[in-house]
Formats: sequence, C-alpha cells, structure tokens
Amino acid sequence: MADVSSNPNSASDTLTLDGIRDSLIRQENSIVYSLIERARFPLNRQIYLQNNASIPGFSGSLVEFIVRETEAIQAKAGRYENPEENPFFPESLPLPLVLNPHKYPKDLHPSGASINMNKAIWEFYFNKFLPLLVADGDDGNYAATAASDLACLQTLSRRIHCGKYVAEVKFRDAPKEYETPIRSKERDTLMKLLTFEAVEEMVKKRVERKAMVFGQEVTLNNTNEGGKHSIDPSLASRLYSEWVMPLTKEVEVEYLLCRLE
Ligand SMILES: C=C(O[C@@H]1C=C(C(=O)O)C=C[C@H]1O)C(=O)O
Repeated sequence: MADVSSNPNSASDTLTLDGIRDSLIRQENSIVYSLIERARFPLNRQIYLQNNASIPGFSGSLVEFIVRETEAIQAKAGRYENPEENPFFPESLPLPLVLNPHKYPKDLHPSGASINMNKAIWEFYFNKFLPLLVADGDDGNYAATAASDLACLQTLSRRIHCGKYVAEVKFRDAPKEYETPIRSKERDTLMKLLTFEAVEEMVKKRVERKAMVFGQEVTLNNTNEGGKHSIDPSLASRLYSEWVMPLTKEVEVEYLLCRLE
C-alpha cells in the first residue's frame, strides 16, 4: 500500500480499483483546468517550429526547449523518482539532488513500471488535439503558451500512465482470467477483459460537464451554464474518447503483457 495519500492526484494512495478510479476523477479536474489555461492563447505556431527558438546551442522548438529544461530541473528535485511520473525526454536526465528522497511504494511490476507512452501523447496532443482546442493566430506570448502546453502534457501523461496501476489491480483481482491471454500475447482478449464500457460512458459525460462548469463565466448574480465557455465542452469529451482512454487502455495492455515476466 502506498503512503502518498497527501497527494490528492495520486493513483497509488489506495490500490483498489475504486481508489484508482477516484484518483482518475480528480485528475480530470487538473486536465480540464490545464486545457482552459492553454485555450487563453491562440495557436502561436512559432513555438512549434524547429530551429525557431533562437536559443544559442539549441536546435529544437521553443516548446521542446521548455519541456526538456523543466524536466531536467524537476528531475534534480526528484520528480521522476515517483513511479506515477514519466518524462517526455528520459534520455540523459540529471540524477536527483535531494537528500533523503521520499521512498515511493513499489506497487508496480518492475517490467511494466518503465512503460512510457509519452511519444504517442506528444504526437496526438500537438498534431491532432491542439488545433481543435485553440484559435489560429499569434499573440506573441510564446513562453507562457509553451509553459501551458507543458502543464497539459504533464497532466495528460500522469493520467494515461495510471493505466499501469489500473492493470496491476485488475490483474491482482483476477489473475487466473488474465494469465492465459498474457502467456499467449492475445492483445484483443486482454483489451476486452479490461474494458468497462459503462465506466467509459460516465467518464466522457462527466468530463464534458466539468468543462462546461469550470469554463463558464461566473457573475455575482448568476452562473450561466448555457452561455459562453472557455473551451468547447464536447471537445473535452472527444479528447477522452479518442485519445486519453484508448491510450490508458494501451498502457494497461502493455503492462499486462509483461506482468508475468
Ligand atoms: C481505467 C479503466 O480501464 C478502462 C479505461 C477507462 C478510462 O480510461 O477511463 C475506463 C474504463 C475501462 O474501460 C477502468 O476500468 O477504470
């Protein structure tokens, strides 16, 4: 059992399916808020172009620069010692500098713990989702825009990689059911076993509602759910149905496939 319950976004504070689902519900808030923050800025295409950051000695995009540098500093502070956190640029991250680091519980099977789906997250977020979220245009707020992309990436990554904990618990709850398809590497059977369509429908509806409530204009006289919203609520639901939940389940399948190693 984990001892990180002081972190309300943690999946591992209670290793039960209900406990992890509670954590996923709380993480929806972080995701929706991060999208609302990003949607304050237009696309600001410049920050995604290679060789356009004008940073001596760095040839990537400005967003890549912000993500790499932030991850490096957070690695020094111990962020990636937490098995729920996965870096986008894991190669050559500095070692943690903190003395007496927190001892995170080892709830995950070692082979599955290192699964990292961040390339796919980066790809869908920038190439597919972002153009739907923000208006085209350029307001020059490049560093702030890149920082808000980083916040979106980190909250999405944390949520999607919680699939490791979901898979661990589902396996522990029914090891006999999972064992045969794991041994014969039947991805489709595993996918069917771990899918709960009714839960997914609830998630989609709740996320849409959260985007509506969190993104509405609040006045002293009334709250107006029917009025203007910071982001299109149906886009939040689409984010979950097209990318977040499928990738969470892909993490689950990958994790299960190495669960008996
Ligand atoms: C995460 C779970 O596994 C699957 C993925 C879900 C999701 O990403 O929200 C929801 C239900 C399941 O189909 C779960 O069972 O809670």
